[in-house]
Amino acid sequence: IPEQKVVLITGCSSGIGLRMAVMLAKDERKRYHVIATMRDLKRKDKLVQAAGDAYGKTLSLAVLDVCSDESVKQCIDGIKDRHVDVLINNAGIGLVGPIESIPIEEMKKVFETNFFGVIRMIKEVMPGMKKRRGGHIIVVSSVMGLQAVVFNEIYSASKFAMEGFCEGLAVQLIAFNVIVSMIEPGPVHTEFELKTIRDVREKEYPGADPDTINYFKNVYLPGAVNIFEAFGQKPDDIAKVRSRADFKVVESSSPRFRNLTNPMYTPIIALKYADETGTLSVHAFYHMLFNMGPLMQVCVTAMKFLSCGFLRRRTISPD
Ligand SMILES: NC(=O)C1=CN([C@@H]2O[C@H](COP(=O)(O)OP(=O)(O)OC[C@H]3O[C@@H](n4cnc5c(N)ncnc54)[C@H](OP(=O)(O)O)[C@@H]3O)[C@@H](O)[C@H]2O)C=CC1
Ligand SMILES: CC1=C(/C=C/C(C)=C/C=C/C(C)=C/C=O)C(C)(C)CCC1
Repeated sequence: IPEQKVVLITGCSSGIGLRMAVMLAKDERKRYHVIATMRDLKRKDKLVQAAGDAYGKTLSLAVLDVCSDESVKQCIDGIKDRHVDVLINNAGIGLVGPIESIPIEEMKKVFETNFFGVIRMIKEVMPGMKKRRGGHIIVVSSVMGLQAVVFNEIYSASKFAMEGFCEGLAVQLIAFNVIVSMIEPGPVHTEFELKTIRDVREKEYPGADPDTINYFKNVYLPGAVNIFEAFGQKPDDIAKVRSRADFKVVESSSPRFRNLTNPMYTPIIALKYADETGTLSVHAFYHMLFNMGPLMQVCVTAMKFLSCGFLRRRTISPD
């Protein structure tokens, strides 16, 4: 369909990328042709199943590893006229733990994926957009790209780097009618949560001292689990996040540059800009971690209790 927009999304084997691909491919007005990419097509089944009838019609699959120049080039070369209207940079990996026990190579992999991976995509797709005087580049960043979280220093730094890069690019591209916008999720229940919270609990942390390991495992991790339980969103909430004038980020012709998905983070970001020295944020985070962790546990338990009571009441008296 000629007026259909070509949308290319990275990292569609699970989580946010998968839900974005499905949502756009199932658009009622069939406004999008989605090229859902992943580095290993053996992991396509969940997406294909969720896409249902749209698969093979408004959704096609392609292999793409954002860490490989060759793979990125091959994928874009395979697209008719190399024409991409909307590029959604979603692929990303997390990394948590004491830095003493993380090899530099592992840290570089995070930058290679979250930072250079996005730049690799943009370098390949942007020239066409500039030439056509139109396009939209979306980056799934994170609230950790705006405010770092303890023990997530490397991941946060990779997202900060992306934020800085995009601030510059957004200005440059206005003259070419190309939009740059960022999506800034807080915690989201995806495989990311399993990899960065559930799977790290039993890991060993060689090279880190016992106090740091205790601080990571017994103060940070329980706090992070609570934050996910209390404020975690679903990948669909991120795919559907609204920007200006009630349009979704992807469908808006003038989206906001930054789009937070979780209002719980608005005060945390505001705090950062309220005190340009940064001291307030550093101390507030320290206080939240050590003093509010136990309080948060009480709140989460209370919330669970209340919601169970509510559900029970609804089941007994459906009106
Ligand atoms: N979940 C959360 O709490 C939050 C996530 N985010 C961001 O959202 C984005 C999506 O993450 P989410 O859906 O949560 O996590 P998932 O782990 O569920 O999905 C990440 C996706 O990225 C893919 N990926 C990883 N490395 C590469 C690569 N080199 N080339 C291509 N694809 C790759 C994974 O593919 P494979 O299956 O092959 O590993 C997977 O499809 C990330 O950028 C993340 O930083 C931001 C804020 C919060
Ligand atoms: C807010 C907050 C915490 C944790 C936040 C977390 C865990 C956020 C996760 C965000 C994610 C996963 C973003 C992905 O990109 C602490 C340090 C426990 C206590 C202090 C307040």
